[in-house]
Amino acid sequence: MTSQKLYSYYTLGGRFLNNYKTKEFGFTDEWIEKAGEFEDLQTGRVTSLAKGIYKLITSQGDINAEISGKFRFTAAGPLDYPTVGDFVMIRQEAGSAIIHQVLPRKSVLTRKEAGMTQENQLIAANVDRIFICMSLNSDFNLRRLERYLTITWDSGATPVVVLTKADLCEDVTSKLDAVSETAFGVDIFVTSCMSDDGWQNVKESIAKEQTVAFIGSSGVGKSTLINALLGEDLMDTNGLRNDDKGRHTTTRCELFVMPDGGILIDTPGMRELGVQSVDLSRSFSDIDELSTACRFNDCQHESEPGCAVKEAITEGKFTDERLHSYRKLEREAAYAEMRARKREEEKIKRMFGSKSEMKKKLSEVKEKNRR
Ligand SMILES: Nc1nc2c(ncn2[C@@H]2O[C@H](COP(=O)(O)OP(=O)(O)OP(=O)(O)O)[C@@H](O)[C@H]2O)c(=O)[nH]1
Ligand SMILES: [Zn+2]
Repeated sequence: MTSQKLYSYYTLGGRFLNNYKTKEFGFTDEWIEKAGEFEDLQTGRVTSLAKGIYKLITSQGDINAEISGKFRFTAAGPLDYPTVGDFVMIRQEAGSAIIHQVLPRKSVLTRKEAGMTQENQLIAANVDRIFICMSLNSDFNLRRLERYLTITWDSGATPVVVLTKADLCEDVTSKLDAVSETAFGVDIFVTSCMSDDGWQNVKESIAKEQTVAFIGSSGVGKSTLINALLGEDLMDTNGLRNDDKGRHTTTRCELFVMPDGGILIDTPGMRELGVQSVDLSRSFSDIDELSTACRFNDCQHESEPGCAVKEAITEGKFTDERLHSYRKLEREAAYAEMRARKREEEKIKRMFGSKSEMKKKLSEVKEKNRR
C-alpha cells in the first residue's frame, strides 16, 4: 500500500521526492497525501531558521530557502510562518528556493513571548511525542510535571515522561508510583547516565518516521540524553562544525535524523518551555489557598458574596494589585494545568464514573490481555 501511494505521488509530478531519503525525515504517507495537492511544488522540512533564511532538508539534500512575497503578504500573524519541523512546499527559482506553502500542522508548540506583547512565539511543529524530562533527585516536582503535561497535550503531541538520574535516587519505586498517578496512562522511562539501558529503551520506543522532542528544567540531563540518542558524530555533521557562511548555513541545525531512524527536534526554546510560568504560579499559592475558602467554587473574586480573597484585600493582607497580576497570569493560561486536570477528571468521570472505577477497568483489560 505504501509503495502504491508513493507511486501515485510520483506520477502526480512529485519527481523531487525520493522515497528513501524523505521518509527518513518523517515524510510519511499522510504528508505525501497533503503535499499531493500542490502538484507543481516540491517538498522540504524545516530544520532551522535564522534571519528569514530557512534551512530545509529535502530529497536533494540540505538547501536554504526564503518565503515568497505573497506568503509574507497573506500571513495573518507569526504563527502562519514556517518553523522547525514544518513541512513546506517549495519551488526552485533562479538559484534559490522559495517557500510557497506550509502544510497544515499535526501539532504545534508555542510559547508566550516575554515582555508586554504576550504574543505567541512558534517553537516547533509536527512533533509526535514530547519527552518530558524530570530528574529523580532535586528537580522532582509533580506540579511542574503537570504543567509540562498540559503544555504537551495543548500542543497536540503525545507526552512521555523520562525520569532521569535514577542513580541519585534511593526510592525510585515510590516516585515512579507518584508519577504514574499524575501522568495517568502516559509512558514512563527511567534513565541514568551511569547505564545504557535507560536511553536505549527511549531510543527503541521511537519509531523510524516519528518526530520527538525533549523538554524539562535546566540541568535534568536532557543534553546528556539527546547526545546519547544522536551520537556525537551526527551533531557535528549537522551543523556545529558546518559554518559555510556564504550559504547562510551558520545556524545550528535543530532537527536531526537519528542514526537508526527517528527525528529529533532540539531547540533551546523548546527545552525551556513553561518553566517560568510554573515558578510564577507557585508564587501565588496564597491566593490559591484563600480561594478555597470562598463561598463559591468558581468564585472570580470580583463581586461574589463570601469571597475570601476580597476579604483579605480589605483586611490589607495583600493588595488589589497582586490580585490583578494573579488574574493576568490566570488569563495567560499559566493555570491551564489546573483547568486541564479538571477537564481530564471530568472526562474520566463521564466515561467511568470515577478515577478508581477507571483504574479497575484498566486492570481488568490488562488482565484480559494477559490471558
Ligand atoms: N548522576 C547523574 N548525573 C547526570 C545524569 N544525567 C545527567 N547528569 C549530569 O547532570 C548535569 C546536567 O546535565 P545536562 O545533560 O547538561 O542537563 P540539561 O537538562 O541538558 O541542562 P541544560 O543544558 O541546562 O538544559 C551534567 O553535569 C550531567 O553530567 C544522570 O543520569 N546521573
Ligand atoms: Zn473569591
